[in-house]
Amino acid sequence: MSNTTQSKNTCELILALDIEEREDALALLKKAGPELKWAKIGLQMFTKYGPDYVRQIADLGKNVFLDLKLHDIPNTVAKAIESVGKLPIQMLTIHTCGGKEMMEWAIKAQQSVNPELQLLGVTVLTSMDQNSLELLGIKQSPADRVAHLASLAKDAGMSGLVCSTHEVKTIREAHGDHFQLITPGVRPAGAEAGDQKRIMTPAQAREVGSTYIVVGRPIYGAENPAAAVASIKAELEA
Ligand SMILES: O=C(O)c1cc(=O)[nH]c(=O)n1[C@@H]1O[C@H](COP(=O)(O)O)[C@@H](O)[C@H]1O
Repeated sequence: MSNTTQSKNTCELILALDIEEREDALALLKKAGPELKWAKIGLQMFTKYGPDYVRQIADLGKNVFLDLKLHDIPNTVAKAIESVGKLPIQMLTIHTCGGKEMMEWAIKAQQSVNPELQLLGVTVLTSMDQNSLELLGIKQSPADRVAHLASLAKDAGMSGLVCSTHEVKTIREAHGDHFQLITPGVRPAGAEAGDQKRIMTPAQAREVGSTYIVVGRPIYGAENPAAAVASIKAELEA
């Protein structure tokens, strides 16, 4: 058995800050305390508050995952990475379905601007299932599609992926520890799934071999978000 499937993988929590107001997000991060090491800034807050907000979160001592899911022609993606790569961020997303050439240009830009930055290739969104793929004219199952995109990403030189917890085992079997695997679509037992379709609990995510889990609504929508963070961290460390 590969060591990636043992129950004692380390798996870290990333809090998705998909929150309307910057002040509320900052207050939440302060309440969550130093045991929360990672915050994800996505399209909602980046389009509203921009680069200064990224610096503000980094100044709080958090590692920043900037989730822009870049997907365009290779030159445009590379130029965007040269621009945001100068920010104090540790992770940045691009879409693997932008293709091999786009990923290669993205890596080249990342290497030139910020060699420490972890580029992550988004595979099949966790809000999608077999039916969503069929509507796009894609005949593969989500698992086969993710496996295909993972191999393409590896060929392009990528070392990090965003996928659902359901595909982690297959990716680990095919590629060992090559990829950092970041898995959204994680729900503590009893929490609302919302628009997420391929989900697991934090403990299950760690067990299958996720490197990081991304959790948003079950934390910032909780009555006591700091307690929700503590409870998910405890589940990951049990
Ligand atoms: O790239 C991502 O982070 C991402 C990829 C994916 O396939 N699914 C997905 O939900 N996400 C992000 O993960 C977060 C999940 O938030 P919650 O569903 O509220 O826990 C959101 O910020 C999404 O943008």
